[in-house]
Amino acid sequence: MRHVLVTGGAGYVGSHACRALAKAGYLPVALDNLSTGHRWAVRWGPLEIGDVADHKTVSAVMAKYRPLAVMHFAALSLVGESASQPGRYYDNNVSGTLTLLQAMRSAGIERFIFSSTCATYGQPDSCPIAETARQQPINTYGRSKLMVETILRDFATAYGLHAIALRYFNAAGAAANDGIGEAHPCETHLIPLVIEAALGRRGPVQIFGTDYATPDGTCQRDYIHVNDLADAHVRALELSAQQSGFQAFNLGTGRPYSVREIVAAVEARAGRAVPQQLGPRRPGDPDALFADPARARAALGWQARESDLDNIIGSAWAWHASLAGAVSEREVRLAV
Ligand SMILES: NC(=O)c1ccc[n+]([C@@H]2O[C@H](COP(=O)([O-])OP(=O)(O)OC[C@H]3O[C@@H](n4cnc5c(N)ncnc54)[C@H](O)[C@@H]3O)[C@@H](O)[C@H]2O)c1
Ligand SMILES: O=c1ccn([C@@H]2O[C@H](COP(=O)(O)OP(=O)(O)O[C@H]3O[C@H](CO)[C@@H](O)[C@H](O)[C@H]3O)[C@@H](O)[C@H]2O)c(=O)[nH]1
Repeated sequence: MRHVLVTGGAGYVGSHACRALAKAGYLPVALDNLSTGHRWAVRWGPLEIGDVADHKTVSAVMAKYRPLAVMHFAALSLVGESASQPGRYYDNNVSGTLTLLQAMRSAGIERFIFSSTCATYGQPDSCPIAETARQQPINTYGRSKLMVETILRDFATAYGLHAIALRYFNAAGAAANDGIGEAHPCETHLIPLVIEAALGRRGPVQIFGTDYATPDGTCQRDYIHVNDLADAHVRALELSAQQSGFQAFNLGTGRPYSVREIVAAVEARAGRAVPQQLGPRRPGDPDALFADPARARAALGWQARESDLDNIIGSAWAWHASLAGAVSEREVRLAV
């Protein structure tokens, strides 16, 4: 059996990657400390509970399954929290990844696919953003991810690591029919917050800023369906078998939507108005961020197929509507 070790496999993007790996004939082995992930999200292979920063556990899991590659999703990823707890973020996201990479070297595993982010670009000079754009992150979370990219470049040069960094733009949507979707214990992302407001499970959604330099004054982002991200991971896994060195790819559609357009799309799906409040800007939010995905198309043969806005909102709506109530571990487990 072709095992792939999936760190963070009990989380949002990692669980969708496990689903895609299984469909492509691999056996995903999830390694997760369940800090923000869920047992119920691990449906396509075994779950090993442990921390990527624990060399002994990671080595034992690698010896047990002898995976042909590692997909590394495990991370802390709340931008605001990263500012107040930098030690925890660098420890988990940078030291933890270094431990994982050292364990891979000892086990003779050469292929590594990394969850990076467009937050490594910071405030871009212009959009769409190509991979060659200057990387100057403006928060601790983005810096932790860029540090890992730097480590990967050095490991590729010195040790022959086959490393691919996938820089996601805004992950969204769900595979609701297969019982998985976005279930962050502390939700900060726009689309789930708007949907939960529409379902009456939260108070009004806050619109962070209406004076941006965009057509309707609210921020524009590039929303990419999580199944499209998962598909890109399987393609990157296959490319990593053929090519050594470090490579990075943007994963986005290239088509931005504003906050107001997202709220309108949820209202259209819900058939009712979403309670909302206009508020001040959230610190650190650039006006617009969207990808130039040409390199991923050329090298991976990848393009977004499920990221039409109606499909993103429809699948996320189906997922949230299927939950019994607010997203807590217990309620979600009872509902799916
Ligand atoms: N969601 C997005 O929009 C987005 C955008 C860009 C990049 N990313 C990156 O994608 C990855 C997945 O994000 P997500 O939204 O699925 O987050 P998530 O919180 O749902 O998943 C992360 C998973 O990793 C686990 N984990 C964290 N630290 C761990 C550790 N030290 N050892 C073992 N397990 C650990 C958590 O329990 C969780 O299951 C992250 O690396 C994130 O930075 C996400
Ligand atoms: O209650 C809310 C939440 C968000 N927004 C706005 O909605 C947009 C999207 O915000 P959010 O869903 O929080 O995503 P981003 O801040 O764009 O960041 C996400 O996407 C990045 C990649 O783009 C990842 O690196 C981060 O982990 C992930 O949080 C931004 O303009 C926010 O200002 C609101 O107006 N109200």
